[in-house]
Amino acid sequence: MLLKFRFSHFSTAFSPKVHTISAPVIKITKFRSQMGSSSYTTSSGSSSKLLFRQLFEKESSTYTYLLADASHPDKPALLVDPVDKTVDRDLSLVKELGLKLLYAINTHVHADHVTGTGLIKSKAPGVRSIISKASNAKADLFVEPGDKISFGDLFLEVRATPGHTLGCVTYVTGDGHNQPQPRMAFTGDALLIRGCGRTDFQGGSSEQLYKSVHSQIFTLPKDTLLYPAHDYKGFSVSTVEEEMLYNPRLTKDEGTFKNIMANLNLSYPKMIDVAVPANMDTTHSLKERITKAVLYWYFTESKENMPLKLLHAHKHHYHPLPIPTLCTPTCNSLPKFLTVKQNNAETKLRMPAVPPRYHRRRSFPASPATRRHRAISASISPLDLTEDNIKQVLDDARVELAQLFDNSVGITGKAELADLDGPYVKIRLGGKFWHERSTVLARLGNYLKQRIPEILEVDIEDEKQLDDSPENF
Ligand SMILES: N[C@@H](CCC(=O)N[C@@H](CSS)C(=O)NCC(=O)O)C(=O)O
Repeated sequence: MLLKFRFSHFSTAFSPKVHTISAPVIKITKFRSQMGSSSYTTSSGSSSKLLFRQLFEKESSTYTYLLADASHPDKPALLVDPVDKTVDRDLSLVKELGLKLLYAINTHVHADHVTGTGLIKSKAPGVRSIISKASNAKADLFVEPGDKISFGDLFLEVRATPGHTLGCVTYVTGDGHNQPQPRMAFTGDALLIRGCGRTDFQGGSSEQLYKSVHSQIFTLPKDTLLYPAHDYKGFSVSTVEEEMLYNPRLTKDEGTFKNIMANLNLSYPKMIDVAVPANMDTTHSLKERITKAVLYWYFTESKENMPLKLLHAHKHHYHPLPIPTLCTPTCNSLPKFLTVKQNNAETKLRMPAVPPRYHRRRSFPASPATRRHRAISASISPLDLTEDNIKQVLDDARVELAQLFDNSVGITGKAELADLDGPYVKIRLGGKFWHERSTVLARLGNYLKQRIPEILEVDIEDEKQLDDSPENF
């Protein structure tokens, strides 16, 4: 096979590769086409240069792919199917290569490992997670068939390849003179080398998978390089031509294929009970979600609002298995460990350090008004962390925390959302308050965190706004 780009090999067991072609790129813009599908694109240069790495996570035999436009001054990059356990390795590589990571992309809701996209977002703010709209998972950006995800002058085209799961997609490098030749397809679990993804859970369908592979992958040019999300046999890359000739499942007629798939007799992935609910949210790490859930439980002190319930809120609607149960901590202080039970096996998760101020607040007995307010809040379902929900909760606060805003005595105080950065919220205070502004901020902070458990910190936009002097009224 003739490749137009340079290959260089690392001395690792799974030989990551570098492909290089040439081209400069300019600025990233996002637009929606008239068809209603979204495109994340850049303006075009004259020639492009792809930097490519194939990386491996050995416990789940998962491949992660790093792609970047090496010609652009910013070297914009994306990661396909990162794993939480290898996020530090991947981010170090991004740093060492001087890349600007834009997107962390999933081909689907994985069942055998926890995606690294949430963890990447917490370690590299500004990176946006992407998954297909059909997956029903939570992400920063959603893609649909035909969408393009651009990084510099290069792009990936989105093809729907359901069958392993309902929302599976294959990302294919662009078709054009500035794009890598041969093309490259990141097939997720739809097509594995000399195999394919199983179809026995998560909305899987062997009929659908057969159609997906034949119509969306086998119709690509024969020399298209195929990069799957897993390999269990030591393969790293294949081509459309090879799989059309030698794939032991997909070269058969549809009836035989369905029969093969119905008789695979594979055991369920060990991590499925943790991975599927966790991967339904590609924007937060599992640790972040459990921490916030426990903090929420701890501060509302309500048996009805245990972490277990919050994990349930993210349950995949067609996931047929029981999701993990959390052993509720019974001690009076925050637990150092949480035990997650799955299939009778217990996993101990170390809780991240909790900021000391949480402990401090906890030691003050709540006033009757606060207790009443907590009871009201606890009976309301927790909200997702979005700008609109924060604005809604700030509006609700005017009613529920009425004494802070009582305008019958000429109190004109206003609290607005100033900024939202991941789990960190900044509030703008203006006008005259009945209480000290530091008290207003603390009370609003508590209220926001109770209603939106994913919020980690609420702070003031500008320290000057905490000054109670008349100039601020
Ligand atoms: N033993 C592994 C899971 C292996 C497995 O089921 N792999 C999936 C992709 S990850 S959900 C699959 O589709 N395999 C197809 C095949 O033919 O092997 C574990 O316990 O995690």
